[in-house]
Amino acid sequence: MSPDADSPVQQPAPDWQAPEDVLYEDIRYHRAEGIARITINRPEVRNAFRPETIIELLDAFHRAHLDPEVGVVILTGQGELAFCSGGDQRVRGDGGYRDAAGTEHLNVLELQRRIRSLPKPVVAMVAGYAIGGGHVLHLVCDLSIAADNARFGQTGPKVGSFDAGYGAGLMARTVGLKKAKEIWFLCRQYDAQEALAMGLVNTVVPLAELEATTVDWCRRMLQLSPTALRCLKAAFNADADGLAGIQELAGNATGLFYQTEEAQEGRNAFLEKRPPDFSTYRRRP
Ligand SMILES: CC(C)(COP(=O)(O)OP(=O)(O)OC[C@H]1O[C@@H](n2cnc3c(N)ncnc32)[C@H](O)[C@@H]1OP(=O)(O)O)[C@@H](O)C(=O)NCCC(=O)NCCSC(=O)c1cc(O)c2ccccc2c1O
Repeated sequence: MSPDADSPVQQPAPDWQAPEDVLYEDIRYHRAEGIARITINRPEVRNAFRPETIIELLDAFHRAHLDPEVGVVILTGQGELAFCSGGDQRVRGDGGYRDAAGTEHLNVLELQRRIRSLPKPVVAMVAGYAIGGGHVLHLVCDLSIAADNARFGQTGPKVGSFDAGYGAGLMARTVGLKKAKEIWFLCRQYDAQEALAMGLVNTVVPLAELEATTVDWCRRMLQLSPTALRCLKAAFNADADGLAGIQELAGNATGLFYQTEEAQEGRNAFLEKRPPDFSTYRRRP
């Protein structure tokens, strides 16, 4: 496919398939053409998440991470009314969100880290509300594509909550410190055009074109070097993620080094019980 040949709506829609061995209750998992599409499927509560939703999302992202056929991941919400409305307040206990066994979690924080450390681009496809913890979820995705009906905002201080991790720090890096403070201190909602103007989303499209545009962006990324995208993602995250970010970037360097004869000489020498011979490998300027 030539990237600029056709507008996205003219391209055929992907033939989404749900793998038969994947059984989730709160989410849906589909694959097509190297794209994994993960959908929060709780439209009756505007796709609010409970601990079990997050456990399924963690599993789905891990699945997409390990699948060599998958190069890009889409995160979205079921229906046109919401991407995600954050933590399900009905199961909020006194120390976190209660699962069926009564254990209280803030496990969305683990999901945020998983999305950032996934070595493939993750695209948030946002229709309707991205609010509270759901707003932070789109924020931690690499790209956000918004439908023209999308609405964004934080509600924490209104409902007795706050996300002082990525929710505050990454927000400030994304939209600037003053705007980030406004978002949290006023708990306003912003429409898609306002979100675009402050750099919170990459583009805004008519709702009817949301999926076609998102798939088009994914197809374009799938044509590019996966290693380059992987290293760039780690590089963009490295400073904000401290040593964990440097670890991610450094892991990519180690992975690439392992693919060289020089590294393999070290392994082979050990297995062959002889001293390694690195003399043929140049010290490059
Ligand atoms: C999202 C809305 C703006 C949508 O408004 P709208 O008018 O379209 O729809 P309704 O309000 O009538 O909602 C329909 C239906 O859904 C229920 N619902 C919506 N959101 C939630 C929710 N988050 N939890 C439970 N239920 C929800 C709603 O009650 C209606 O049900 P009915 O039975 O009455 O029909 C609006 O709904 C809204 O503002 N929702 C709440 C948004 C919110 O405050 N979210 C929580 C923020 S806190 C958070 O998400 C959070 C989670 C974490 O895990 C954290 C972890 C660590 C740190 C911080 C965290 C954190 O802040």
